[in-house]
Amino acid sequence: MGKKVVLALGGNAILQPGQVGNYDVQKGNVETSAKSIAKVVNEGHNVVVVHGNGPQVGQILRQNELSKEEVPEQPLPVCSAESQGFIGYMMQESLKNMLPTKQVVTLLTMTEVDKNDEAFNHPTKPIGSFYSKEESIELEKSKGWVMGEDAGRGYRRLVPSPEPKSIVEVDTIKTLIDNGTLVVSTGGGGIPVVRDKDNQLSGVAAVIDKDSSALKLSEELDADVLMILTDVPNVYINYGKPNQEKLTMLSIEKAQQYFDEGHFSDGSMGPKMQACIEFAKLGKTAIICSLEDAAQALAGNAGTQVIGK
Ligand SMILES: Nc1ncnc2c1ncn2[C@@H]1O[C@H](COP(=O)(O)OP(=O)(O)O)[C@@H](O)[C@H]1O
Ligand SMILES: NC(=O)OP(=O)(O)O
Repeated sequence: MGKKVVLALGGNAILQPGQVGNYDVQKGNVETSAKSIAKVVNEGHNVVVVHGNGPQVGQILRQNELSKEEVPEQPLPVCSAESQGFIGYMMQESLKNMLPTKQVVTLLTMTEVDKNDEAFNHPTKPIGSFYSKEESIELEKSKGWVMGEDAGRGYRRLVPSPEPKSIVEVDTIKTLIDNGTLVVSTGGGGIPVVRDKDNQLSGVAAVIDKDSSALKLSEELDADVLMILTDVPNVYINYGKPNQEKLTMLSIEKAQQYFDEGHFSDGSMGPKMQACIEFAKLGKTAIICSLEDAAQALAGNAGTQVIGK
């Protein structure tokens, strides 16, 4: 029987560190990702694709800044919406070409956050290009950007990343997948919006972590599986050390123990494992695997699975 699967795609699926980001490169990466997604769909599963947008939203913001003498700059939530359209279009075109009989749509999605979320005072989410330490110090001085190191890969601009409270368009997503549509949604974690006392929504300057939003969406959709695709085939303990050990099946308790022991780095594997543990607490299965292994992992034959029952 087909499962309802929320499939979160890592940044590498669209743009890898070191790649500049011209359209052909990004489209090529998206085509590779779409092949794996199409395999899962062809196995009969109902799929919702969530993707990251860190590199793209940062570049859109920078484009705005560079051309502001001629064309007015747009705020960050608008840049997030643009990144959803940009990446969604690439996904939608690739997936439609591979699955011509399937309805494929990209849904512009807003994610509600709390305007009092502490994260607004402590930017942690890396976006845009990578810089050297010297460049990053200069950018902090000249532009007032908050900069930080990103998982040992260089320095990037940091923006606030509040926790997702709810996915505003979840009912529409439900209707679409119940009708067999392949949906690309909640891109870049969703456009962050806050609700005022009169129930009105408005965009805020932040970028939500897509793994956290994928978890929220999985909960709200009552998905069977949360699947996080990244650039490693498994999660490991003692990662990168001589005594590195591959993890295949984990109980919630074991996953939490390894988490508490610090085996999963902040800002990379940490939030992914956290999302998996939370999802497994619902009595379901969450998977982390490489892009290529998606279909196999769903059949229980690859990746790292956190089992909730
Ligand atoms: N314990 C671990 N097991 C596997 N990978 C880990 C671990 N800790 C950190 N990582 C790193 O996490 C990276 C994936 O996270 P990230 O780069 O944020 O992915 P994405 O951009 O795909 O969301 C891997 O490339 C790996 O370097
Ligand atoms: N929004 C988000 O989490 O993007 P990345 O996965 O590209 O960092």
